[in-house]
Amino acid sequence: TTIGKDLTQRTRQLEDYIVDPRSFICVDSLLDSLIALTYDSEGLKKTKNFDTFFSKFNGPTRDIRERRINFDDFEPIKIIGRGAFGTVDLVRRKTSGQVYAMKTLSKFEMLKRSDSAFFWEERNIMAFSNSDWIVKLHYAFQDAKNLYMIMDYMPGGDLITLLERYEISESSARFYCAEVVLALDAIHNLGYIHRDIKPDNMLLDARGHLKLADFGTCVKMDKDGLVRSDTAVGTPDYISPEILKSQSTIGVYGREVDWWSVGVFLYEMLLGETPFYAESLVGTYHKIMNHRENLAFPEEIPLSTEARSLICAFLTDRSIRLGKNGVGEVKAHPFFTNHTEWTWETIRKASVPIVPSLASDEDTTNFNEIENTDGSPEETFSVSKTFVGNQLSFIGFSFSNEQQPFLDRRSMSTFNNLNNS
Ligand SMILES: CN(C)[C@H]1CCc2nc(NC(=O)c3cccc([C@H]4CCCN4C(=O)Nc4cccc(C#N)c4)c3)sc2C1
Repeated sequence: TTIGKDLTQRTRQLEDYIVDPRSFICVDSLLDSLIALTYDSEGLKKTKNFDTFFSKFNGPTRDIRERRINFDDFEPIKIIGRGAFGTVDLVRRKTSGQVYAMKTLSKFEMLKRSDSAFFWEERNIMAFSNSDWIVKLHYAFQDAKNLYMIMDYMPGGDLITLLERYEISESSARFYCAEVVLALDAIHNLGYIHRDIKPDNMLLDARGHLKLADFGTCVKMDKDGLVRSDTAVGTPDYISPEILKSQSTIGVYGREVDWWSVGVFLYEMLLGETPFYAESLVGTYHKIMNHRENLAFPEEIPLSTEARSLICAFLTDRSIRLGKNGVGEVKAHPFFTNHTEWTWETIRKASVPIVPSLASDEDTTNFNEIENTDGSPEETFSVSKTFVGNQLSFIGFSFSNEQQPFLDRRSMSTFNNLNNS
């Protein structure tokens, strides 16, 4: 507590919070708050309190918006992906010429479906993981309508597109599966379960090495490594039986749900389709719930005993699923140990199965074409008569890893104090 602490120390503690990018009262969060208030009070000019606030702060917050990194700093080049609440576009930063992937999430869609909390894990994992296996977040910013994430562009494209275009040999499958195992271990070591591991979320950089992207379904494990959740997440084909069950009851599960999805991914790479594919959603659910009877291997496709053994070790009941006792037992499986091309420590420097062919830094040929929406007019917030606080859920989202200016000035001041002391 601050009892008895003198004001200088209390001010120093406050400064520490304000310059820490992980703190909810960091500079970016405080600036978000003022801007959110001006957005939310814009429609309330009839009410004196809001009118006074708006007329006082609209100018200053416009100055803030213009000086922070924002949408106009980037030139859109091409849409490269689409998700439930928005798109990902290849963009180029005007000042540096550097290309990035920019994800746009619609605030209106999120508020309409009261689904405006999932993006925090994605933002924090990509901003702070500092891992080669995870797509890096360079900036996050927002305006009245959208959230924006400026991330690494991955010109090698996603593995779904790669699987559509190439036959995958067992040694190539071993390489990609191994890189997924290491990427997943990085996520688990950060304390998260991914819950939607699938080739759509596996992207290749310019050298052909893998990174995970799209962390909207990630959830923090509790102290005993478990998650209690009733929301069924994930894509049917890759979803584990225990998550399916959690739809009806409050499910309790651990990181082993992700190892199940790795089994589905490995099966798909080697056998050309997912193991529990069915025409209908409910058909797939049924096959997954009865996976003991439904897991089959087409006779005509050659498959090594090690590959088959690893797939069966993942696509089994969670109580005996490989990976339950940690990533070590996955790495030690014969499918990974009987070869010489790479070691677990050197794989990210090893040669890759497919080197992406890139004509320029804005080459998007390794992504499938995305049809533009029919230009359906974007729905927007109705101007409300009362303060509904639409913007409150998004305060603290903005992030810039160039927080330095504030830090430097502060540490410089400390430095000067030291000098004068
Ligand atoms: C139901 N609730 C609880 C939530 C569960 C989780 C969740 N995730 C969402 N997510 C989205 O709405 C969304 C928007 C754009 C792209 C993408 C992905 C899917 C297609 C590609 N993509 C993606 O993130 N690509 C990406 C990412 C990073 C770098 C590069 C590159 N190069 C590309 C997802 S909406 C939503 C609802």
